Amino acid sequence: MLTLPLSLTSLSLPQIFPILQNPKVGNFSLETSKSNFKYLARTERGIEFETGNAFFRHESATGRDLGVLAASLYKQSNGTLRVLDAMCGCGIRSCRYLIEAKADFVLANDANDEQRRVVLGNLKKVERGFGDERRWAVSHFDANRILTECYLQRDFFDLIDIDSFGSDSMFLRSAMNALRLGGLLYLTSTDGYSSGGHRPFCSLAAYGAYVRPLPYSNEIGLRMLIGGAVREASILGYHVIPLFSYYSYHGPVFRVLVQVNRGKPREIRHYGFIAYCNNCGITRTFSWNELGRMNCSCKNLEESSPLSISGPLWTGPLHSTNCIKQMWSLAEQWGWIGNGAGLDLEKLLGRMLEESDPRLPPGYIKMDEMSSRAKMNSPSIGAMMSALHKEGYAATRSHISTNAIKTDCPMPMCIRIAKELQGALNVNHAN
Ligand SMILES: C[S@@+](CC[C@H](N)C(=O)[O-])C[C@H]1O[C@@H](n2cnc3c(N)ncnc32)[C@H](O)[C@@H]1O
Repeated sequence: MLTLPLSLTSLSLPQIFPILQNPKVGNFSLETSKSNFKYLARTERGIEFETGNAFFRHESATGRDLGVLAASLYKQSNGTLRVLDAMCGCGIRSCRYLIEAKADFVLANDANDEQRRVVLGNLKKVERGFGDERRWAVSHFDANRILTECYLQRDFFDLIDIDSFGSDSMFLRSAMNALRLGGLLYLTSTDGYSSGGHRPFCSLAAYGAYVRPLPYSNEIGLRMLIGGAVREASILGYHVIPLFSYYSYHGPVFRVLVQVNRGKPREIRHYGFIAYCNNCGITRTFSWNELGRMNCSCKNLEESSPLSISGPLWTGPLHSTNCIKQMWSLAEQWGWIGNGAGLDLEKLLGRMLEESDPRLPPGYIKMDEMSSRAKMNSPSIGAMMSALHKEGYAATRSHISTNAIKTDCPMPMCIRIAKELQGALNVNHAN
């Protein structure tokens, strides 16, 4: 067997790549708390995890639960779960994969070895809780290096977690190579600049997408991330299916979980261009072959080139309905939601479920954009959604923007409906 050049770790190869058949883990949930910027996680059994100098946003805790739920579902349906936490920080997520998702093995890696004591300390507590020493290993390599070494050793993982600062596109290829086919790639980016559209050459360099400013730029950030994975997978002869996508204002953080499968995508209908007409506010998607004919049919064009075109990026559903439903029922089973518990998570999963409606096109309509175009006060979101439903349109709230509606109703129609609502309101007041 080849030996890794372990310059930064004292672990030998068998310690790094153990395979455990029957790990014994308890069944308990993790609750988190934060005090004085020191983040502690405490299990029901009283195991407390240290965060060292890592900074955890309490507000992002809900989003962090998503990966654990999906990992556990993978384990339940595949019977195995080997995780490579490529940028583990203080290792708390590795611990959660072991404890909550019942991973068979987690390799916790981080290029920075200054946190080694904290990572080891945290993982040792998991070990102490379950009396099993060989379910994890810690290493300190550059993520691309450890991923490439794993691939060269044919040591594949079921879930690879890339939780980088900024863009994670440079790790996509090595991660896909080290992933078991059908495995899960959990990608996190904090690159809010590229999705904002003000640096199109950054998004081009990172994700191969030329992104322009759009009213729903945070959703574009998720679509850019998935699109980058689609492109990279395609190069390697694979295709990806997005299972969930999550944006959090705190960071900002863009997270997507994709499943990577063998075979090039059979169709490219969900990889293309998004065009937003600044004149009428209509969003359309275009495929490669329609690119030359892109235009907006809106009347009274005031600007010479009103279309903002971004892409190529993912234009399909942001979540798999089936996956979100399963995550929901698992969260319920674990007592994370339901009976007044985990309201934030429940609300998030509920919104994601609604957003997974395949009728919904990319983007969302912000209520303030609509009211400023209509030159009127905005109706309430609830009233607007009921009116859209009555007219047969799909309409849901967006988990990304609180004051926005995702709908297949074009902006001019939304304005007409909002004006009718306003008219009805005025008549009622007059009476
Ligand atoms: C956002 S933090 C990870 C947080 C962690 N996943 C958690 O949930 O606690 C990003 C981490 O990536 C590490 N890192 C940055 N560049 C890296 C690289 N090229 N290879 C491996 N680790 C890297 C940093 O040291 C940092 O700990």
